[in-house]
This record gives sequence, C-alpha cells and structure tokens, in this order.
Amino acid sequence: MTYILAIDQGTTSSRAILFDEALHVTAVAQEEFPQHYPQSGWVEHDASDLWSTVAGTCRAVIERAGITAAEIAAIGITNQRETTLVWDRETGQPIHNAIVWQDRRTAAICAALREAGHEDMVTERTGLLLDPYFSGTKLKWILDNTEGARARAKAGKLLFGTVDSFLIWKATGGASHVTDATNAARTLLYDIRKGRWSRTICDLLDIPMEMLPEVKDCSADFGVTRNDLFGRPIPIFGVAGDQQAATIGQACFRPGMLKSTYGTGCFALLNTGATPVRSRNRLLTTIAYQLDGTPTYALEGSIFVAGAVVQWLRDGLKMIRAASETQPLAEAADPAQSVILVPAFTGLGAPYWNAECRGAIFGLSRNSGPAELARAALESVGYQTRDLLEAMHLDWSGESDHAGAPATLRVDGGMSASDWTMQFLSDIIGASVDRPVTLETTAMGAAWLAGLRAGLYPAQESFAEMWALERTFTPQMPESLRGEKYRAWKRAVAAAQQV
Ligand SMILES: Nc1ncnc2c1ncn2[C@@H]1O[C@H](COP(=O)(O)OP(=O)(O)O)[C@@H](O)[C@H]1O
Ligand SMILES: O=P(O)(O)OC[C@H](O)CO
Repeated sequence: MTYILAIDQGTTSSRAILFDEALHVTAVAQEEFPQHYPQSGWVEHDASDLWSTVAGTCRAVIERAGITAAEIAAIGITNQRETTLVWDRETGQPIHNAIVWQDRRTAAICAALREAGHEDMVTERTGLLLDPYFSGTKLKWILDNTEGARARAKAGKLLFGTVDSFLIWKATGGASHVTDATNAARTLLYDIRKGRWSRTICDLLDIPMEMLPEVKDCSADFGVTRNDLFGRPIPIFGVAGDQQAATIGQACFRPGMLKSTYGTGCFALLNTGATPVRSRNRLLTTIAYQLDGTPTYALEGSIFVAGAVVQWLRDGLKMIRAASETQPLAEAADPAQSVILVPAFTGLGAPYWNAECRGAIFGLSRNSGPAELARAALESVGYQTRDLLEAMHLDWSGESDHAGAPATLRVDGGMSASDWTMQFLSDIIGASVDRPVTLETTAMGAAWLAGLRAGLYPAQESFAEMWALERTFTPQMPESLRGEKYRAWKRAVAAAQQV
C-alpha cells in the first residue's frame, strides 16, 4: 500500500493525517500547543512548538497506522495562514516568536499607511486590505523591533516565511526556502496578478527582498525531508494555506462554487476563475490555488469568531461542558424571544473590518437564559455568513460574464457537525447547504496536491467526482421571518459598532 502524509498545522493544534490510495483517512494524530498573549491583542506561537508538534504527530501517525516511511509516497502541507516567522539562515533559530494571524499589534502601522493614502495601491496588487491580519506589517514590526535585524536581513542572513516555509525549511534541513502561491497571497507583499513579490510594497514597508522565499505552484517539488526525520527522505509535493486547501478538498474548481469552513473562525471562498475580481464590498481577493503555473482566484470573506463563540460559552461562561450541548439548548430556546449576540470579541472581520468593535448582546429579558444565549451564539454564525454572501453576491453579479448568487454552499470544519447550526444557516441565507461525507477537507486538499504530483491521485475532474454528499440542508424558514431576523441582526451590528 502507498500513502500520502498530510500535515495540517493549525492555530491551536498540529495534525498529521495518512491518506491511502483511495484518498481514505487511515490514521490521524493531533497535538495542541500553548498560545502566548504577551499583551492585549497580541498572539504568539513558539516556533519550536510548531515544529515539535508537527514532527511528533507525523511520527505518531506512522506508528499508529503500523506502516513504514517507505510506504509514504509524498507529503502535503497545509497551514494556518499569515502567521509570520523570521529565522537565521545559518542556525535555523527564529529571532522572535511567530506572530499569529489574530495578532493586532500592527494596527497603528496599518492606520498610518492608510492615512498616507497607500491602501488602494496595496489592494490593487495584493487583493488585501491594510489590516494587521496579514503578514507584511507583522514582518515590518519584527524588523523594526529586533536590534540589527534589518541589516542582517539585507545581508541575506535572515529569512522570512509563513508557517509552511518554516516547516519546509526545518524538514529539509535548511535545503529549501520556498512557499506556494496561496500562502504568498496572504503576506501583503505578493502581487497576485503578476505572480511575483511586489518591490513597491517591500520598499514601502522597508522589507529586504533577499529574505523572501521562492514561490511555487501548490503541487510542485518543495524539497525532500532530511534523512534522520523519518529514516528515509520523503518528497514534499503539495502546499496550500488551510482555507485554500479546504476549497480544493471541497472540489470547488468551477467559477461560482463556494465553500465555507467553520472552525475557530469562518472563512468563505468563492471561486472566481482565471480573473481576480476586485471587491467593492471589502472582501479579499486571493489565490484559491495555482496549478501548472496558472492561478485560479477567489473572493474571500473572513470572520474571526465562529466556533470560538461556542468555546466562549464553554470556557468563558462555563455554561456547557461540550460544544455539542449547544444544539439541545438552542432547540429548547423560547421562540418568542429575540436575543442577538454580536461576537465581536476581537473586532469584526469582513465585510466590516472594524478592529475596535467589541461583542454585545441585545434583546435580553428576565426570562432569557442559557438556551436563548446558546441559540443566539449559533445564529450569529449564520448571520455573519449571510453578511459575507451578500457582499459576494454584489461583487459577483457585477461581473459581466456570469450572474446571480451561488446556489449552494459547501460546508466543513468542526462546527459544521452541528445540524441545528447548518439548518439555521440554510434558513438565513435562503440557499442550500451541502455537507460532505469527509469533513477532513483541509487535509484532503493538501493530500490531493501531493498525491497528484506523486502520480497516486487522479486529475482535477476525476478528483471532483469523488466528492460525496452526506446531507443537504434546505431553507425551511418563511421568507418574511428570514427578512425580519436578518434586519434585526443588521441593527444589532450597527449598534455594537456605535458603543
Ligand atoms: N457540535 C458542535 N456544535 C457547535 N460547535 C462545535 C461543535 N463541534 C465543534 N464545534 C466548534 O468547532 C470548533 C472546532 O472546529 P475545528 O475545525 O477543529 O477548528 P480549528 O481548526 O479552527 O481549530 C470549535 O470552536 C468548537 O467550538
Ligand atoms: O488554523 P485555522 O483553521 O484557525 O485557520 C486560520 C486561517 O488560516 C487564518 O487566516
């Protein structure tokens, strides 16, 4: 038997998943690692935790499956995006903790760049906004705040990378300093139309281009693992940012196909084909995947709090012990009450991009309790998704060669296991929601990219035919109620932003 090893390096844990020749999951290993919050709004990871949990889970999954490294044809890597690392070319030692995508420390840098009138130029090239979310200003911050770093970077002694680059550097023993086009597209430094690093933006942020990795297709030769890691070298043949890997795993290969992943946050990607669509509604333009030198673009809506609101009910309020308890609570909630929770714990992402806004609860009465709060938490995920889809619809229907909103939303991620949430989602967006049999879509996307190059997995069309539906949720809510509830949500978001 031959296998593909997929590495999914996420925000809270690292996972290693073995896929067999039929693209079935054979074994999984997962390890969490600590989050560091040095100041309010700052989020860091210790780079050695990222590496040790990846190496550890890879070894564990091989042992669990009872196979040898010789049976692994190739490795595919997918990763939390935007998280920024700088390390020494000689020693491989990072000069700072990884600054995580959620980290807001560069808000002032972004504001200053916006005020100086640079946002339009940056958006035109990168498809992104001047928001602390992306890597560019995080990298600038590390260079500004570590003595001598900029000079060492100019001299070629320091390297920059997103998590994929760092893991490949470690796995290949420093032989490869590379990334893929989807990760590059999240840095704020990459021109997604020209397919190369932007000198103009690097100059603007004073980032020496010597430290940037080489950008490759998603299915390409990223190097081979050093001998001592698995006892024999294994090629790394696939790389994609996790949301793009999920888009691939969901086989959203045709323009107009749309997926939404419900993990800690929620990320919806709409395939827009060979042309990048510039959003007029504050969505992001990004690369969905790049194969054979050709990028396929996407519009992306990013919500920072989705499943995290359920975690808050569990860990913050201690209202539930397990995420799945939200469903019976929501079912028991009083239909006469309209409690609305705006989960802006770390500001609002797309399409609002309000870093200062904080969470709020509206419509409480003396009878409101855990059931109404749980329902409001699950509903907030549906409302936020509708916000994204409305913006996408406006951008997409403005394009001349196609019309109308995408008819179906493909979902995945931990929270998509909640039937109640998926039914409400379908009700509030007024479209069908398709949940696939395999919810390991992110890892599957990375595995397919690697297996494609290894000659183990079929080409795009045949792979798309393997996508299997588990359940479709169709809208059941009367149109009038859908409109009424969504209007109440819009009023609540507006009010939360005025506090
Ligand atoms: N049955 C459920 N109902 C509601 N939320 C759930 C359920 N199961 C998991 N979740 C939520 O999904 C998230 C975990 O999803 P996962 O895809 O593993 O996230 P991530 O990759 O961001 O760590 C958690 O935030 C959890 O609260
Ligand atoms: O690690 P996840 O699954 O929370 O994904 C994080 C995203 O890539 C951030 O853009």
